[in-house]
Amino acid sequence: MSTVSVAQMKSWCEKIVKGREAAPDLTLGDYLSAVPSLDSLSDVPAGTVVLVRGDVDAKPGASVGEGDIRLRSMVETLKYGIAKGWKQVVFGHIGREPEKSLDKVAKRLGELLGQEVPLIKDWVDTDANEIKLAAAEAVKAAEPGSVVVLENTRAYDIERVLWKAKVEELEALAPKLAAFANSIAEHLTNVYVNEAFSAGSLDVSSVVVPAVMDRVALGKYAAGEFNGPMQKCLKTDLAVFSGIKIDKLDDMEAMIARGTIKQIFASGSLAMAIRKAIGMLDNEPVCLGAAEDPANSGAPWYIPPARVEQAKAIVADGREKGITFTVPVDSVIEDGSAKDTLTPSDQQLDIGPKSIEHFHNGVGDFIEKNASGGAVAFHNGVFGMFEDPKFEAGTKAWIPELKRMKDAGVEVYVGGGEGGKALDKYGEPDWVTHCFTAGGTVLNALGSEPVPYLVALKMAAEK
Ligand SMILES: Nc1ncnc2c1ncn2[C@@H]1O[C@H](COP(=O)(O)OP(=O)(O)OP(=O)(O)O)[C@@H](O)[C@H]1O
Ligand SMILES: O=C(O)[C@H](O)COP(=O)(O)O
Repeated sequence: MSTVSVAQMKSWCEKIVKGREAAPDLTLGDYLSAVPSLDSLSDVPAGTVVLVRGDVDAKPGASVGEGDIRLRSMVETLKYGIAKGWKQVVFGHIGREPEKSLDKVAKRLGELLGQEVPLIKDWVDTDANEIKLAAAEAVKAAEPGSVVVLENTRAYDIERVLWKAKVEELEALAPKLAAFANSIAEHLTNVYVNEAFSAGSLDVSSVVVPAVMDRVALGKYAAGEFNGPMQKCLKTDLAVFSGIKIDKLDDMEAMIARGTIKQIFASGSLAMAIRKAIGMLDNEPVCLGAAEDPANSGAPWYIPPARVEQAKAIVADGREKGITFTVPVDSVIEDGSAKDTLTPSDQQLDIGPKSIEHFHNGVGDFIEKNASGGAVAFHNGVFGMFEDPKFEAGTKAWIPELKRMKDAGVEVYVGGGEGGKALDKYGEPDWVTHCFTAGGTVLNALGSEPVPYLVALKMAAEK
């Protein structure tokens, strides 16, 4: 059995926390070729306990097929393990709140696998940060070919300690993390599979536990997504960035640097930075309203001056490369009215009718120039606060544009998360070529930072 020392754990976590700084030159392909496939575990004998970091952040509805797409994504891998006679222990998070339970997830997994999937509720001793022996005994007692689920990893503080950790804090965290990982290796197993495509946060179950595993592998679904549709998106011609998270500009920059993008559509709140930048470059000043008032610097929709500067550099560089930028030309504000020009107190919550038409024309232009050549379009995010009917019009009008592109011969890919929810709400699955089950992971894979769990799996494989 492997164990990890406190010093080794500290150094491991440093590499995880520093993310891309640690290996700025590596591409997604470098990670994928370093991470073993599930088939590499074919010699693992029946009866072995195998830990599966699962994509269990799901809301199963009344019947199979409802709200369980992420659970269905795990079935091939779990059936492989069942056929091998492994005792598979699925663990992972649901939502962000510690109180959430995986009880419905375990039940639905049971329905999908055609066998009972028990949930082990209480499995971490939070004083020692170790596996509870009763939980480990329950796993050991399970029959070969069984699947059990451990309760929500985020029920325990240890799962979340790296989320916001600074490198200076790792010295203090390393002993706890080493104790936790070593107790998993000692009492559960040292064989680990990651089949949690969407789990892109610095969760300990995704990025720390592999430090103490002797054998690791990427699950069949996750590997298929990275090696299939993601490869198409790496060569996208049109990238649509929308939503509220302004750090998506970093991903836009990285995607442009890859050299295939011809057109960028930016919408939603984050497009305000690009809109302002274009105004500055073209000497047509644009007011962003409340989004540029430093009094709102704590709001998720605040656009800091540094992001406008970044947007200016992106647009200037993009124009030199011949990339066209399509951005909103009007906004819907708090009272539901549309305005071409914001006043300093207005908050943008959706794009207006003129912008809807502008994006419609932009799609027409893209189709005319590209569709015959089998072009690729990638869409991320939403165009406004679409959960509120007052601010849904932009997103609702956009989703059919995805269908229009696909019908014209464009391959259309949608990053999951909110963009996927909007496709669900306003469209049909076959309106696009492929919709990912993850938002953040897809942007990481395509954008500026590596996927944290791929970093961890690569390090584990190379130990
Ligand atoms: N003006 C706005 N424009 C866009 N989204 C907004 C706006 N105001 C609030 N939001 C909210 O922000 C969320 C979308 O943000 P964003 O797309 O960045 O999230 P996300 O979870 O990262 O999605 P994805 O996973 O698709 O990237 C939605 O809940 C949306 O309602
Ligand atoms: O819903 C998701 O995108 C995944 O479960 C990741 O969730 P997180 O952003 O809370 O880590």
